[in-house]
Amino acid sequence: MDTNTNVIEVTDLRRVYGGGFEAVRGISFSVARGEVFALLGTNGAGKTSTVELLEGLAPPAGGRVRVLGHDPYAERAAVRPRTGVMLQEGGFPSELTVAETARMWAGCVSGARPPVEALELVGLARRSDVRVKQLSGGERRRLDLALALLGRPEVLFLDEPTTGLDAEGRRDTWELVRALRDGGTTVLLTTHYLEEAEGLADRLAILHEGRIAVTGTPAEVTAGQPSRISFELPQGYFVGDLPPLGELGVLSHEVDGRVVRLRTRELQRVATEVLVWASTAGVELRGLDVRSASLEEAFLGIAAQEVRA
Ligand SMILES: Nc1ncnc2c1ncn2[C@@H]1O[C@H](COP(=O)(O)OP(=O)(O)OP(=O)(O)O)[C@@H](O)[C@H]1O
Repeated sequence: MDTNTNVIEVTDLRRVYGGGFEAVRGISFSVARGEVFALLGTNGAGKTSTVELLEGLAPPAGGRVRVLGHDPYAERAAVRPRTGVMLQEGGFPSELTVAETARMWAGCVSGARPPVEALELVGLARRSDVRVKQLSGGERRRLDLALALLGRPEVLFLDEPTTGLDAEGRRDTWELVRALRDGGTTVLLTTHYLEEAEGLADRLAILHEGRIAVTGTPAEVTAGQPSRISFELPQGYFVGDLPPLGELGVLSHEVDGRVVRLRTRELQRVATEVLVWASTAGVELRGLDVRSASLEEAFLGIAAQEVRA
């Protein structure tokens, strides 16, 4: 039975590799039906290790995973037909054409959608007669995705779905994921592209060294972060000539040659004061750059902990 609204439930999950290395160190999260959930993290943070446990490719060393109410490893037969998996490396026979690969795969899936429909969804139909070995890296990722969609999955696991895709291919994939989500598919994806998570995910978690460092909606995760303003000081001016930064609500500042960088939670006020100052002084602030708090800021803050450690 899966009357649960949570399609994925992960509780205190652990993964330990041979040799004793603990890659996933007690993480918990849930994903509701029809949600897109993104796992972010630095290289080696444990994203793939986690997704493989959700896909039932290995048993956890501790904790619990449930997908559609079942243990994906012990009850693989109940879970696998209802999920679609796009691995980081698909590894198809390279002599087959795109269409042959999709047909072969469809033969292994009960209730599969017509192969040509899956290829159309990912924009590969016009490349049907091309051999897999002749596809570009981005086209292979699209083929991976087409195969994951063949079984009309209720849950889709996408491990770095847009790595190797050009900007257009990435946008097409985002559109497709949104359309699938709107049709009720639950999507769990890993990505290195922060704008992908920001634009696509309903909720996300940033993993760091096997643990969840922060989780929430993109807005919640960025809310705690400061905004940034940077500009070049005009010739003959020094940072001490600016209005008193502390009184303006500047959290910290750094000066790099002539470039000044400010961090603040009061973006509008600080930007206004700096511009009024420049206008009054009759100077131009070259390279002026004003940025709202972003996921990038949150991510860099978490990654920096590693450097400090
Ligand atoms: N088969 C394995 N045996 C031992 N250690 C492994 C194995 N697979 C992964 N690891 C280690 O586990 C940690 C997490 O790896 P994982 O691939 O899950 O990270 P990731 O977040 O997906 O990284 P990336 O962003 O680089 O894909 C890394 O330190 C990695 O070296």
